[in-house]
Amino acid sequence: MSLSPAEPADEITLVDQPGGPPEPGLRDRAQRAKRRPVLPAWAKSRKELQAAGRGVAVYAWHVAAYHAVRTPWYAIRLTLQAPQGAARVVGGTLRWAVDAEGEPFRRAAAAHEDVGEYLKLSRQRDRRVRWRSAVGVAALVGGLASALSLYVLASTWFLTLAGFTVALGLGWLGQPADAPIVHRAVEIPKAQRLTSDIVLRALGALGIAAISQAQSKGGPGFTFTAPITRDGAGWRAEGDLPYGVTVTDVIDKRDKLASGLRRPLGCVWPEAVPDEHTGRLVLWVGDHDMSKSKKPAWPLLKDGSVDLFKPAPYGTDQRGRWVPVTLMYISGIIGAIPRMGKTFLLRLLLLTAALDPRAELHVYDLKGTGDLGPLERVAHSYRAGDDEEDIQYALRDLRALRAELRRRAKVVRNLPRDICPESKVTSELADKKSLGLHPIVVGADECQVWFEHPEHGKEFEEICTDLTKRGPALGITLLLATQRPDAKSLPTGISANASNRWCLKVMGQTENDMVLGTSAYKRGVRATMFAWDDKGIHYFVGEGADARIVGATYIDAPMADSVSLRAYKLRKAAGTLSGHALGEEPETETQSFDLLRDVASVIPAAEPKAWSETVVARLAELRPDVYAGWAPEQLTSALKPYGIRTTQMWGTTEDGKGANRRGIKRDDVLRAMAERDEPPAAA
Ligand SMILES: Nc1ncnc2c1ncn2[C@@H]1O[C@H](COP(=O)(O)OP(=O)(O)OP(=O)(O)O)[C@@H](O)[C@H]1O
Repeated sequence: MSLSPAEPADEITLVDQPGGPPEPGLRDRAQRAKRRPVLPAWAKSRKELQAAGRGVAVYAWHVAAYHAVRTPWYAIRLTLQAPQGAARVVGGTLRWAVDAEGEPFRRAAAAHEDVGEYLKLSRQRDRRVRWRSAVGVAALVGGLASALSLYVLASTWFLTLAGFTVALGLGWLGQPADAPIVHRAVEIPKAQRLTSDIVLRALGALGIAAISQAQSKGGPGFTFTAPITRDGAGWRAEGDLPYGVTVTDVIDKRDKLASGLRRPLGCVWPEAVPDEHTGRLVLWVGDHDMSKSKKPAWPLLKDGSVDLFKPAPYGTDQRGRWVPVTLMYISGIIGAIPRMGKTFLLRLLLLTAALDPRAELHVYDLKGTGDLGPLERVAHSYRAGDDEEDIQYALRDLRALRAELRRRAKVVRNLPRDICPESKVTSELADKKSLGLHPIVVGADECQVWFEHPEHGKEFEEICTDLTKRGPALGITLLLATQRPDAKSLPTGISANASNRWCLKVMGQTENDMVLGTSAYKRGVRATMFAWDDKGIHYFVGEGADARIVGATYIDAPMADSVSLRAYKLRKAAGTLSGHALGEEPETETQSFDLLRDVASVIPAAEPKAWSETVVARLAELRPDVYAGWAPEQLTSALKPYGIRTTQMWGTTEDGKGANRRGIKRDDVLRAMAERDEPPAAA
């Protein structure tokens, strides 16, 4: 027999148990509890404390200097006002003595013919006048006597000082109410305090049905989960939106929210909370528009160097706190629509890299406007433009970098575990010149030019993908910037593997997710919300943190030039200028030939040494497409990085005459090859 739906089942599972399901114990709750920091972030940061202290000192100094300059003027004006002050003191005392303040009440009682009240007030006045007159006369006599004795007994300077003080005091009392003598030295703009009412009003005005419905029924439509607090130069409110409403719904209406809060758009920053449900909103409302507020000067602008393995500041968040970036162990992409500050940001990151004198920079300005020009003097490879010869130059350089990547992989693989426990380049390993593991930073602006190249696009893509994937562990950082972040201009092999992402304003979800990672848009990380004025403001994913809003430090061309000059001096002192900075071109066709092997092959074992001119002639015969036209000096400089030096050596010319000329020893070449392929153990 089948059971009809109306009939109860034999056993019913009670979903909602009486008394509710067991709650997590105290230990569970304590473990999962979100602890608010004991000390606020600014109090824990030495830099922020110093900045705050400096701010207070500058303020105090300004106020003191402002008033000090005006002190003589204050003194003159106060002295001139002293008679008015004296008249006010005498008048006030007399009015007090005759109980002038009771006069209107006595008049009113007389006007209403209220005899009882009038008599009561008159008696009170007589009493007051009696004791006040006595006090007044006593004070007058006492004052005169003291003044007389001071006049006789006190020294002249004391009398002068006392007279001056009394005059100033009377002048102070004599100031007209509408024209005070001492003005404020600073005007402090007052931002409106953020209150729960203002937040609820703004959320209610967004036109989100669930919030409006809740508010029309008398509810708040938003549950605050923490008090509204001061956070940096602004206010922070946190709470839960109604069921079904997500933070992204609010972010989409950021302009309406700003209208509801009656604040400029650049002050209003709604954000999702990582690891929380999608309805948990953090609303940060700044005192000033982020794009217009005065930013602190870049700490590396005037002095200091960088260790690329450690974080270096590059921008500030909405609260005005420095946000650092560590340029090692990463590969990064920068995306934005044109004119939002992408090139400036790339230049800033490359300048940071330049301040580590060990770093070898490969700089490509494929837009060709010279924005990265300040880096030319420190770059190992540099090119501005997208002509065929620029493309060939970059291709040769990238091929060499891929060969370098392989060499490094071998070096790292062969290092003892105690020296290289994590199989990656560290700052200490980068210091050991013999290993050649110094940081390499490659930056390309408008990288789509490479990847869309009809002939070499695929090869660029392959090499850059390889550098993106394997470079970070081997001390090679690739930074690519593009104004068209789509699959063609930023191949997915690269965009998917980049660990750091900087996304300035973009127009749509596809570009947003291309730069910030799949489903970033859905999670509420939307660089589409940035306004046209938000230059340099971007979402930053990196440094082990979720997406953060950061305003990149503004470094214009002259500032960039002075920083690069400093970097140049650091490099010169460290002896690390190389390649383009020394006027050298990258080796040609490193992929298809091996210079050391070629040299070794043209100096046979039976011949322990050979003149350079003989070697270049033989090389030109071996590979005319590569070595044709090489002069002996070119060979000398090409062999120099391998530690091979030419020396004077005796030999015979073609016509059999003996001569002394510069040449190369075969053993030196073989030793360099051995060192390159099997590096010595770290010192
Ligand atoms: N951090 C910043 N703060 C303030 N303004 C900035 C910042 N960065 C850039 N700008 C301003 O934005 C303008 C455009 O910057 P930039 O040339 O870097 O844009 P872009 O995105 O590279 O443009 P394009 O795609 O045309 O090359 C600059 O001229 C500068 O005035």
